[in-house]
Parts: sequence; structure tokens; C-alpha cells
Amino acid sequence: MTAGIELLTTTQMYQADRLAIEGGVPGIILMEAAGRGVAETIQDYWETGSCLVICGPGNNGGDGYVIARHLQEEGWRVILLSTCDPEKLSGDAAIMRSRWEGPTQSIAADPLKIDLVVDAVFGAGFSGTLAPDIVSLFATVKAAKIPVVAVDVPSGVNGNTGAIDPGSLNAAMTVTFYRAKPGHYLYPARASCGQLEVIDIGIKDEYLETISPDIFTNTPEIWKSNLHILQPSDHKYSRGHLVVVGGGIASTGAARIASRCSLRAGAGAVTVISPPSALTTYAVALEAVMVRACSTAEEFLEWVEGKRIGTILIGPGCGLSDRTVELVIAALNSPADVILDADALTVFKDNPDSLFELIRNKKHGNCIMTPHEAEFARLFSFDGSKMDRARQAADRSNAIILLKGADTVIASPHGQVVINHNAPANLATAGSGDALAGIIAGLVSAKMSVFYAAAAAAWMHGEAGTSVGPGLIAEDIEEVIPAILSDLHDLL
Ligand SMILES: NC(=O)C1=CN([C@@H]2O[C@H](COP(=O)(O)OP(=O)(O)OC[C@H]3O[C@@H](n4cnc5c(N)ncnc54)[C@H](O)[C@@H]3O)[C@@H](O)[C@H]2O)[C@@H](O)CC1
Ligand SMILES: Nc1ncnc2c1ncn2[C@@H]1O[C@H](COP(=O)(O)OP(=O)(O)O)[C@@H](O)[C@H]1O
Ligand SMILES: [K+]
Repeated sequence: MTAGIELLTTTQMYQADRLAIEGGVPGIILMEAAGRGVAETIQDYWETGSCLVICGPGNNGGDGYVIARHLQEEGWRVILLSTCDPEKLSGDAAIMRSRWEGPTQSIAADPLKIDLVVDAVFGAGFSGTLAPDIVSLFATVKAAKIPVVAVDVPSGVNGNTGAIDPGSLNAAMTVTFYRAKPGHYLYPARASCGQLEVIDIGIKDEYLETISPDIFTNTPEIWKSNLHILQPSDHKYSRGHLVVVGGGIASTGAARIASRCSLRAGAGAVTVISPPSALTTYAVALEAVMVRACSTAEEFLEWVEGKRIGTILIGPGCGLSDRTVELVIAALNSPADVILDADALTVFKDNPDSLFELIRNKKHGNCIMTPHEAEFARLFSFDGSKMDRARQAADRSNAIILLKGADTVIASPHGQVVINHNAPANLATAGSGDALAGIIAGLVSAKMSVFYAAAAAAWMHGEAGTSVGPGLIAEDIEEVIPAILSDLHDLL
């Protein structure tokens, strides 16, 4: 089944339910569609057998009663277990409970020999912590290693933040409705959801115009139309001249990896700026990438302006030095778009506000910062989910924030968020972030708007990780960029 690219917070999902109900689809019909849809999805993946459906006190539990009824009609042996007094159910859930004709066991009952557990205890309405009796029931399910299908979310997951209660179940599959939530894509919840299925329950897509989502999963659909298509009139400088600021003699690899990736991703010409002492090393190691020695920040800025450099990447392997600070200041004073990574972030750890001030005062061009969690913590001290923290950082700094990890979040100062989900763990290797920074710079240089470039680069980086597979080293990433771009162009 296809999932829309929009992710809805639990509040927005309640709004969607409400709009559907106001639009003439009663809540009971939505619940019937939800429960029937989950039962059908189960049938698509599991052989008919025996199933334990665990129902909670709200509408998630109501869905559970519908699932139980449909599975029983399809020949499943269904045991229904309620975590609360079923007499206390209200509204649609109470109606669905009255339509269930099998027995309902209390939470004290031992799970019998069963093939599948349906977790319909809590969904969007969960808050706080799981009660000890539920944790103990879930522990029995875990110990029995029975596959779990979670309704909407595994109970105990916060759909907005991706936080989980430690007692919650690890689902083999999670079936949610209409649109997924950020929590389905953010760790640790993402690992608890298993395979994610998003099903249609009769809520119209047109309600999204009213809901106006600003969180999206990272797919080419979002940014592919912004990819630059080469024209016969293009030449290397029209494709963009990009500068990568390189570090000293002992750490030239980062700028080399980044600069080669940026050429692959679409920059027409790339120059590595080197301290005079490292020039020979860069010159010997790089072919298509040009190199230039620069002694001072003034000389750098003058050259950048004179050459009409459109994009500057600074940080990978640059070193924690006054030179890096001065070159960051020069870059942000230039009209170029600037990608700040690694050391370019860390050098401002004692005075992050001065960095944000420079970004805010930048007259032309945009700024992207690409911290991993440790670099992020050196500049920002926000609480909350990864998504909330990236969003607050973008707001505070006026830069686009790409907060790295297995669930990389890209946030714009306008509040728009994209969550990446295709990155395999083999990308956790030294230099992989340098490659990512290079891809972003290359796409920005090739005239992609900066937010889309960050999202597209994270996606391409993830594809590269999958394409190279086990054994990947950062140097491999540039090699597979042409094939990834070629597949992307086939989508256009
Ligand atoms: N019309 C709708 O709103 C639809 C809702 N649907 C289902 O309804 C769910 C949301 O239903 P609800 O809003 O009733 O929420 P839930 O069913 O997730 O849970 C709400 C109940 O759990 C209690 N609760 C929350 N945290 C608790 C904790 N830590 N310990 C003990 N009790 C706790 C609340 O007090 C409330 O009684 C969705 O996740 C989805 O499964 C679907 O049926 C589709 C249609
Ligand atoms: N477990 C993981 N799964 C997927 N991607 C990961 C994982 N760990 C790291 N990455 C990605 O690998 C890159 C590592 O970047 P970074 O930490 O800056 O490393 P380096 O500084 O060595 O280049 C980032 O793009 C990050 O999102
Ligand atoms: K659930």
C-alpha cells in the first residue's frame, strides 16, 4: 500500500478524523474501516491461525474489537483480552465491543499457544507510562516470541516524538491510518514499528489542504522537480563554481572526499582552498578538482567574490583553529550559499550566538548546518524529540539544520521538516559525513534550492549506502552517485 509523503502529528490526525466526520463519514464507519483494514492486512501477510487481540480503554481498543470480529469471520481462532473493564468503554469503542460475539478475557489470563498478537491497547491517545500489569503482559508476549501487529502505533509509543515506553512491544508490523506520524520514522520508535503499512479508511486527501502538514518523509517526490537538468547551453561555470575549504597537511582526506562528491553531485567546477603548506598534497591527490593556496581570510573573501563563487563548503577536516573561525566568518560575509559542517560548527562551541548572528545578518545566500548529535549539542541545548530540536535550532540560527543519524532530520527556519528513512547503518563510517556535505554542496551549486538540496543529498547518501552495501568506506560513496542520479533522472 502506498503512504502519502505527509506525516501528521497526533493532533493533526484527530483533525483529519474530525474533518471526515463533519464531511459525513461517522466515526463508527471510520473505526470499522480501520479494523477491517488491519484484519485484511494481517490476512495478506499471515496464514489463518490463532490470534490474541489485546484491547485497551479507548478507540485503539475499539479498533481491536473490529479486528477480532473480522479475523474470527475469516476462520481465525481469536482470543480477546481487555486491559480494562470492558463495561467502561464508551462511544464508538463501546459499540464495537457490543458487536464482538466471542469471549473477553481479563488481563490476568495467560496468553495461550498463539500465532499472532494484535496490540490494540493504546494509540494516539497514549501519554505517561505503561501500567505494570500491561508491562508484565507484554513481557510474556516478548518471552513467547510471538509476532505482533500494532494498531496505529505499538502501545507506549509517542506518535509525535518517537519516544517509547521501555515496556512496549516490538512489532513485526504496524498498521496505521490515512497518513503516518513522525514517531513512525523517528528512533527509537521506528525500530519498534517493524514494517509500516498505511491504509485508507475513507478520509479524503483533500483534507490535507486544511490540515496543512509541514512534516514529510524524504522521498524524491518532494524535491525531484528541483533537480537541475543540464541544457546544451550549460558550461562548467554556469553549473556552479564551488569551493571546499580544506584542512592542513595531516587532514586533507575530508576535503578530498567532499570535493569529489560535490563534483559528482553536479557542481561544474570545484576548487579546494588549502593552507599553503598542504597545497602539494591536495594537488597530487586531486585531478578534476582544482586547488588554490590561501593564506588569510581577507585573501579568501576577495578571491571568492572575484570569482563569483556560488557555494562554499567549510568544516570537514578544517581543524579547530582561528583559521577556521576566520574563514567561516569570511564565508558568511560572502554572497555565496554556505554549508557549515564538522569543525566549522565546533569552533563556535563557546559562542554559538555569534555564529547565529552572522547567519542572520547574511545579506545574500543561505546557510545549512549539518551537525551530528555531538556537534549539535555543542551549539544548541534544546529538549524534545530529534525533530523538535532540529526545528528549534533552525528557528534559533536561521540556518537549515540537517541533524544526522539513522533518522536524519532536515528542518528549515520556516518550520518545514523532512525525515530521512533510507540510510543503512553501514554509513556509520569515518568520512561518510564529509561525503554527505559534499553532495549537499554539489546540489546547491547546481542550483537546487538549499532545503531541497539537503533533503535530496540525505536521500542520495542513503541510496549510496544501500547500493554499496556491507564493507562500504566513505570513498565508495562518490562512485555510485552517477547511477543514483541516473535513476533519479529516469523519474523526471
Ligand atoms: N475517529 C477516530 O478518532 C478514529 C480513531 N482511531 C483509533 O483511535 C485511536 C485513538 O483513540 P483514543 O483517542 O481513544 O486514544 P487511545 O485509544 O490511544 O487511548 C486513550 C485511552 O487511554 C488512556 N490512557 C492514555 N495513556 C494511558 C496510560 N499511560 N495508562 C493508562 N491509560 C492511558 C486515556 O485516558 C484514554 O482512556 C487511534 O490511535 C486509532 O487507533 C481509528 O479507529 C480510526 C478512527
Ligand atoms: N546507524 C546509522 N544508520 C544510518 N546512517 C548513519 C548511521 N550512523 C551514521 N549515519 C550517517 O553517516 C554519516 C556520518 O557522518 P559524521 O558523523 O559526520 O561522520 P564523519 O565525521 O566521520 O564524516 C551521517 O550522514 C549519518 O547520518
Ligand atoms: K496500539
